Amino acid sequence: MLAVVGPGAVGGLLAALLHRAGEDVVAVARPATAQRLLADGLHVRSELYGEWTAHLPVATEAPDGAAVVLAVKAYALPHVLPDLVTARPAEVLALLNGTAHAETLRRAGLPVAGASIQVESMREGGAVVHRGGFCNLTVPDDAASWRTTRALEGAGVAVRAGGTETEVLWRKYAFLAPMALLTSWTDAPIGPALEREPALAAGLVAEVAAVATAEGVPTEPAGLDRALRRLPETMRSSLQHDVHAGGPAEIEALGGDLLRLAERHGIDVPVLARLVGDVRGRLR
Ligand SMILES: NC(=O)C1=CN([C@@H]2O[C@H](COP(=O)(O)OP(=O)(O)OC[C@H]3O[C@@H](n4cnc5c(N)ncnc54)[C@H](OP(=O)(O)O)[C@@H]3O)[C@@H](O)[C@H]2O)C=CC1
Ligand SMILES: CC(C)(CO)C(=O)C(=O)O
Repeated sequence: MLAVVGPGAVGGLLAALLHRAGEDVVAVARPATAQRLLADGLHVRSELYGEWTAHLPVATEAPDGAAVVLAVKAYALPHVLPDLVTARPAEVLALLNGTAHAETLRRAGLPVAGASIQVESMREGGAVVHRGGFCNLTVPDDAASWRTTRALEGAGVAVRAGGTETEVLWRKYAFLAPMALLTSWTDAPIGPALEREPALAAGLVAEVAAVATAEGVPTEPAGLDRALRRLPETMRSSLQHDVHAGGPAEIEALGGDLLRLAERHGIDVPVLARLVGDVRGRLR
């Protein structure tokens, strides 16, 4: 059986797609969300997949031996970890942004693959709203034939294998961290943020590229800069959304962890330290 732990913006979309594709899937949610999903179903509005309500099985604990798609926010990981360990899952395909979670899950004895998902999904008024017309999943090569991977592909997600887990996670992280930190710090979409703070943006991509490279994924600042400038100008990040709302937010996964890695590698990161410090301050 498949289980989607954390049926929020990303997990909810994937759980509904898996259910619509005829998979034996359960949404594993906290009690209030579980009750709501049982009563109303999981309503999805997607530019890519259409609009429907999935009346899928719901539980508050992962079933024993399930193949798990994990889609909680990074700050929720300590809360769901004990239950996940108890469930002895066959596999855990982790879709969280960041890099540190994969090691945390592995240290807990879980058979994990850290994957990255490119999607723009939000929970709005009880529904999952998926914008942008894309839903791309990159998994490590050794998870390409996993049950979860194949089921998601069969359900309509664009899946590709992208090398080692470190490469898969860092390729997204090196680009997402500057994007998320700049938009959150300026509280502006990426276009205006880059225009307003060119020096900060340049410093930030240089620092993040240096940390990514030290972690074994050679990364050029110019490549990160180009990737940021190719984004739609109006694009915002989920970190920005959560910081704007006063938290909780994934600032440790998207900034704090980078600071810790920079320190470990002896890399000077004044811009990163300033942005992370300011954003942490707003969340206190
Ligand atoms: N949204 C997006 O477009 C993208 C998000 N991501 C990443 O995917 C991951 C999931 O993000 P997203 O789907 O947006 O997050 P959401 O907040 O929308 O969903 C998280 C889900 O985890 C559940 N959860 C379980 N336990 C806890 C707990 N103890 N505390 C808080 N939540 C808990 C939430 O429960 P409840 O329903 O009770 O709140 C919710 O169902 C993040 O790492 C994010 O960075 C990656 C790409 C794009
Ligand atoms: C930038 C985006 C929407 C890309 O998938 C994302 O992952 C996030 O904001 O957390």
